[in-house]
Amino acid sequence: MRQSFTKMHGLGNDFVVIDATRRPFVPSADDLRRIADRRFGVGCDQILVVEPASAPDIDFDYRIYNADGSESGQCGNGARCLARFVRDKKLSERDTIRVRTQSSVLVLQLLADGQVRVDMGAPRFEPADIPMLATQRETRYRHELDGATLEFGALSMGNPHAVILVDDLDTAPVRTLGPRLQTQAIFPQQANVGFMQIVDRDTLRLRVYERGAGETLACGSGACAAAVIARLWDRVGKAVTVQLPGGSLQIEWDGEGQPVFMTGPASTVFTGDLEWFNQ
Ligand SMILES: N[C@H](CCC[C@H](N)C(=O)O)C(=O)O
Repeated sequence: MRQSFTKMHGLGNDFVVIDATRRPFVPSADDLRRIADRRFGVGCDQILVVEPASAPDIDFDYRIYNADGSESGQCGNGARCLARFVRDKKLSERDTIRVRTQSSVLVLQLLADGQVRVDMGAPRFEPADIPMLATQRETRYRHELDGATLEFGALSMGNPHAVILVDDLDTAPVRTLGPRLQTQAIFPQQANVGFMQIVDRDTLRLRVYERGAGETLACGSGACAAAVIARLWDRVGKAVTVQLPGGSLQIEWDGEGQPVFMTGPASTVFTGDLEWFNQ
Protein backbone atom coordinates (compact mmCIF):
# COMPACT_ATOMS: atom_id res chain seq x y z
CA MET A 1 0.00 0.00 0.00
CA ARG A 2 1.39 3.43 -0.95
CA GLN A 3 2.64 5.73 1.80
CA SER A 4 1.15 9.23 1.87
CA PHE A 5 3.02 12.16 3.42
CA THR A 6 2.56 15.83 4.26
CA LYS A 7 5.28 18.39 3.52
CA MET A 8 5.59 21.00 6.28
CA HIS A 9 8.09 23.52 7.64
CA GLY A 10 8.86 25.55 10.72
CA LEU A 11 10.56 28.77 9.58
CA GLY A 12 12.00 26.98 6.54
CA ASN A 13 13.31 23.96 8.49
CA ASP A 14 11.40 21.50 6.37
CA PHE A 15 9.86 18.12 7.04
CA VAL A 16 8.19 15.13 5.48
CA VAL A 17 5.53 14.10 8.00
CA ILE A 18 4.16 10.54 8.05
CA ASP A 19 1.01 9.39 9.85
CA ALA A 20 1.87 5.95 11.29
CA THR A 21 -0.99 5.93 13.83
CA ARG A 22 -3.01 3.39 11.83
CA ARG A 23 -0.29 1.51 9.90
CA PRO A 24 3.35 1.12 10.94
CA PHE A 25 5.98 3.00 8.93
CA VAL A 26 9.29 1.15 9.13
CA PRO A 27 11.77 2.79 6.76
CA SER A 28 15.34 1.67 6.18
CA ALA A 29 18.11 4.25 6.44
CA ASP A 30 18.24 4.19 2.61
CA ASP A 31 14.49 4.85 2.45
CA LEU A 32 14.93 7.86 4.76
CA ARG A 33 17.83 9.25 2.74
CA ARG A 34 15.84 8.83 -0.46
CA ILE A 35 12.78 10.61 0.96
CA ALA A 36 15.00 13.48 2.15
CA ASP A 37 16.94 13.76 -1.13
CA ARG A 38 16.10 17.07 -2.82
CA ARG A 39 16.60 15.60 -6.32
CA PHE A 40 15.69 11.92 -6.17
CA GLY A 41 13.07 12.19 -3.45
CA VAL A 42 10.70 14.67 -1.79
CA GLY A 43 13.44 16.70 -0.10
CA CYS A 44 13.54 17.71 3.58
CA ASP A 45 15.81 18.32 6.57
CA GLN A 46 14.01 15.74 8.72
CA ILE A 47 11.35 13.02 8.42
CA LEU A 48 8.82 13.07 11.29
CA VAL A 49 6.74 9.98 12.10
CA VAL A 50 3.61 10.16 14.27
CA GLU A 51 2.97 6.86 16.05
CA PRO A 52 0.38 5.58 18.54
CA ALA A 53 1.13 6.51 22.14
CA SER A 54 3.37 4.04 23.97
CA ALA A 55 2.22 5.12 27.45
CA PRO A 56 -1.15 6.06 29.01
CA ASP A 57 -0.23 9.70 29.75
CA ILE A 58 1.02 10.32 26.21
CA ASP A 59 -1.09 11.27 23.18
CA PHE A 60 1.38 10.28 20.45
CA ASP A 61 4.89 8.96 20.01
CA TYR A 62 7.06 11.12 17.73
CA ARG A 63 10.10 9.82 15.86
CA ILE A 64 12.58 12.14 14.24
CA TYR A 65 14.98 11.15 11.46
CA ASN A 66 17.59 13.43 9.94
CA ALA A 67 18.17 13.63 6.19
CA ASP A 68 21.21 11.34 6.55
CA GLY A 69 19.02 8.62 8.08
CA SER A 70 20.17 9.12 11.70
CA GLU A 71 17.56 9.33 14.47
CA SER A 72 17.32 12.18 16.98
CA GLY A 73 15.50 12.59 20.26
CA GLN A 74 14.43 16.17 19.66
CA CYS A 75 13.16 18.50 16.93
CA GLY A 76 11.60 21.75 18.10
CA ASN A 77 10.39 23.07 14.75
CA GLY A 78 9.10 19.60 14.01
CA ALA A 79 7.14 19.50 17.27
CA ARG A 80 5.20 22.61 16.25
CA CYS A 81 4.45 21.04 12.85
CA LEU A 82 3.36 17.81 14.54
CA ALA A 83 0.80 19.73 16.65
CA ARG A 84 -0.58 21.34 13.48
CA PHE A 85 -0.53 17.97 11.64
CA VAL A 86 -2.50 16.00 14.25
CA ARG A 87 -5.09 18.76 14.45
CA ASP A 88 -5.50 19.09 10.66
CA LYS A 89 -5.62 15.29 10.24
CA LYS A 90 -8.20 15.14 13.07
CA LEU A 91 -6.01 12.70 14.98
CA SER A 92 -6.75 14.77 18.08
CA GLU A 93 -9.20 17.54 18.95
CA ARG A 94 -7.16 18.66 21.96
CA ASP A 95 -5.47 22.08 22.05
CA THR A 96 -2.69 20.64 24.21
CA ILE A 97 -1.05 17.29 23.51
CA ARG A 98 1.82 15.35 25.05
CA VAL A 99 4.22 13.56 22.76
CA ARG A 100 7.15 11.29 23.51
CA THR A 101 10.34 11.12 21.45
CA GLN A 102 13.36 8.84 21.79
CA SER A 103 14.64 11.03 24.65
CA SER A 104 11.97 13.52 25.79
CA VAL A 105 8.32 14.18 26.62
CA LEU A 106 7.09 17.42 25.06
CA VAL A 107 3.87 19.36 25.65
CA LEU A 108 2.54 21.07 22.52
CA GLN A 109 -0.10 23.80 22.74
CA LEU A 110 -1.99 25.13 19.72
CA LEU A 111 -2.54 28.87 20.23
CA ALA A 112 -5.51 30.90 18.99
CA ASP A 113 -3.28 32.84 16.57
CA GLY A 114 -2.18 29.60 14.85
CA GLN A 115 1.24 29.51 16.46
CA VAL A 116 2.35 26.61 18.65
CA ARG A 117 3.92 26.85 22.13
CA VAL A 118 6.12 23.90 23.10
CA ASP A 119 7.36 22.90 26.54
CA MET A 120 10.71 21.52 25.36
CA GLY A 121 11.66 20.13 28.77
CA ALA A 122 14.56 21.26 30.92
CA PRO A 123 18.07 21.54 29.44
CA ARG A 124 20.56 19.02 30.78
CA PHE A 125 24.15 20.11 31.40
CA GLU A 126 25.99 17.08 32.75
CA PRO A 127 28.51 15.81 30.16
CA ALA A 128 27.06 12.32 30.36
CA ASP A 129 23.60 13.71 29.46
CA ILE A 130 24.73 15.79 26.50
CA PRO A 131 26.61 13.42 25.75
CA MET A 132 30.11 14.90 25.74
CA LEU A 133 33.51 13.64 26.84
CA ALA A 134 34.45 16.09 29.61
CA THR A 135 35.64 15.53 33.17
CA GLN A 136 33.04 17.93 34.60
CA ARG A 137 30.29 20.35 33.63
CA GLU A 138 31.67 23.72 32.43
CA THR A 139 29.86 27.00 31.77
CA ARG A 140 32.40 27.55 28.99
CA TYR A 141 34.21 24.58 27.41
CA ARG A 142 37.58 25.16 25.74
CA HIS A 143 38.73 22.83 22.97
CA GLU A 144 41.90 22.93 20.83
CA LEU A 145 40.92 22.73 17.16
CA ASP A 146 43.02 23.51 14.06
CA GLY A 147 45.61 25.43 16.08
CA ALA A 148 43.10 27.63 17.90
CA THR A 149 41.31 27.40 21.26
CA LEU A 150 37.58 27.21 20.66
CA GLU A 151 35.22 28.34 23.46
CA PHE A 152 31.60 27.16 23.53
CA GLY A 153 28.66 26.26 25.71
CA ALA A 154 27.15 22.76 25.54
CA LEU A 155 23.93 21.12 26.72
CA SER A 156 21.23 18.64 25.78
CA MET A 157 17.69 19.66 24.82
CA GLY A 158 17.02 15.98 24.29
CA ASN A 159 19.65 16.26 21.56
CA PRO A 160 23.25 17.49 21.81
CA HIS A 161 24.09 21.18 21.18
CA ALA A 162 27.28 23.23 21.19
CA VAL A 163 26.86 27.04 21.05
CA ILE A 164 29.62 29.43 19.90
CA LEU A 165 29.45 33.21 20.42
CA VAL A 166 30.46 35.26 17.35
CA ASP A 167 30.66 39.01 16.70
CA ASP A 168 29.29 38.87 13.14
CA LEU A 169 26.94 36.07 12.20
CA ASP A 170 27.07 36.92 8.49
CA THR A 171 30.78 36.06 8.28
CA ALA A 172 30.77 33.25 10.88
CA PRO A 173 32.47 30.00 9.64
CA VAL A 174 29.22 28.02 10.00
CA ARG A 175 29.82 25.60 7.13
CA THR A 176 33.49 24.97 7.91
CA LEU A 177 33.79 25.10 11.70
CA GLY A 178 30.31 23.58 12.18
CA PRO A 179 31.13 20.15 10.69
CA ARG A 180 34.65 20.21 12.17
CA LEU A 181 33.42 20.69 15.75
CA GLN A 182 30.39 18.42 15.24
CA THR A 183 32.60 15.45 14.42
CA GLN A 184 35.19 15.87 17.21
CA ALA A 185 35.62 12.83 19.45
CA ILE A 186 34.40 14.89 22.42
CA PHE A 187 30.90 14.45 20.96
CA PRO A 188 30.40 10.67 20.81
CA GLN A 189 26.96 11.14 19.20
CA GLN A 190 28.07 14.27 17.28
CA ALA A 191 26.30 17.60 18.01
CA ASN A 192 24.26 20.41 16.53
CA VAL A 193 26.54 23.48 16.38
CA GLY A 194 24.95 26.90 16.87
CA PHE A 195 26.65 30.22 16.07
CA MET A 196 25.02 33.06 17.99
CA GLN A 197 25.40 36.84 17.88
CA ILE A 198 24.04 38.84 20.81
CA VAL A 199 21.97 41.79 19.56
CA ASP A 200 20.77 43.02 22.95
CA ARG A 201 19.45 41.55 26.24
CA ASP A 202 16.22 40.53 24.47
CA THR A 203 17.48 39.41 21.08
CA LEU A 204 19.88 36.86 19.59
CA ARG A 205 20.76 36.08 15.98
CA LEU A 206 21.53 32.41 15.30
CA ARG A 207 22.65 30.04 12.56
CA VAL A 208 22.86 26.28 13.20
CA TYR A 209 24.88 23.60 11.48
CA GLU A 210 22.65 20.66 12.35
CA ARG A 211 23.70 17.06 13.00
CA GLY A 212 22.52 14.90 10.12
CA ALA A 213 21.23 17.77 7.96
CA GLY A 214 23.87 20.53 7.68
CA GLU A 215 22.99 24.23 7.96
CA THR A 216 19.21 24.67 8.14
CA LEU A 217 17.11 27.84 7.89
CA ALA A 218 16.01 27.33 11.48
CA CYS A 219 16.59 24.97 14.41
CA GLY A 220 14.07 25.05 17.26
CA SER A 221 16.12 23.07 19.79
CA GLY A 222 19.14 25.12 18.68
CA ALA A 223 17.27 28.34 19.46
CA CYS A 224 16.48 26.96 22.93
CA ALA A 225 20.12 25.95 23.45
CA ALA A 226 21.43 29.37 22.41
CA ALA A 227 18.96 31.25 24.63
CA VAL A 228 19.89 29.05 27.61
CA ILE A 229 23.66 29.43 27.10
CA ALA A 230 23.33 33.21 26.57
CA ARG A 231 21.33 33.42 29.82
CA LEU A 232 23.91 31.35 31.71
CA TRP A 233 26.54 33.78 30.41
CA ASP A 234 24.33 36.63 31.71
CA ARG A 235 23.97 38.18 28.23
CA VAL A 236 20.15 37.96 27.98
CA GLY A 237 17.10 37.80 30.23
CA LYS A 238 14.53 35.02 30.60
CA ALA A 239 12.52 35.92 27.46
CA VAL A 240 14.46 36.10 24.20
CA THR A 241 13.63 36.58 20.53
CA VAL A 242 15.90 34.32 18.49
CA GLN A 243 16.29 35.54 14.89
CA LEU A 244 17.17 32.69 12.52
CA PRO A 245 17.62 32.91 8.73
CA GLY A 246 14.08 31.53 8.26
CA GLY A 247 12.39 33.73 10.87
CA SER A 248 12.08 34.35 14.61
CA LEU A 249 11.16 32.20 17.62
CA GLN A 250 10.19 33.33 21.13
CA ILE A 251 12.11 31.45 23.82
CA GLU A 252 11.50 31.62 27.60
CA TRP A 253 13.55 29.98 30.33
CA ASP A 254 13.25 30.61 34.09
CA GLY A 255 16.62 29.06 34.93
CA GLU A 256 18.24 25.83 36.07
CA GLY A 257 15.88 22.89 36.43
CA GLN A 258 13.09 24.75 34.61
CA PRO A 259 11.65 23.85 31.19
CA VAL A 260 12.37 25.90 28.08
CA PHE A 261 9.31 27.20 26.22
CA MET A 262 9.45 27.87 22.49
CA THR A 263 6.70 29.65 20.53
CA GLY A 264 6.53 29.92 16.76
CA PRO A 265 4.69 29.04 13.55
CA ALA A 266 4.05 25.75 11.72
CA SER A 267 3.18 25.59 8.02
CA THR A 268 1.71 22.94 5.72
CA VAL A 269 2.90 23.09 2.10
CA PHE A 270 1.51 20.04 0.22
CA THR A 271 0.55 16.37 0.48
CA GLY A 272 1.58 13.47 -1.72
CA ASP A 273 2.34 9.76 -2.04
CA LEU A 274 5.70 8.03 -2.07
CA GLU A 275 5.29 6.20 -5.38
CA TRP A 276 8.19 3.81 -4.75
CA PHE A 277 7.53 2.99 -1.08
CA ASN A 278 5.13 0.10 -0.53
CA GLN A 279 4.78 -1.69 2.85
N1 LIG B 1 19.49 17.65 13.65
C1 LIG B 1 18.90 17.46 14.98
C2 LIG B 1 17.40 17.07 14.87
C3 LIG B 1 16.53 18.20 14.31
C4 LIG B 1 16.53 19.42 15.20
C5 LIG B 1 15.99 20.73 14.59
N2 LIG B 1 15.50 20.66 13.23
C6 LIG B 1 15.01 21.43 15.54
O1 LIG B 1 14.11 22.15 15.06
O2 LIG B 1 15.19 21.28 16.77
C7 LIG B 1 19.67 16.34 15.73
O3 LIG B 1 20.20 15.44 15.07
O4 LIG B 1 19.68 16.39 16.97
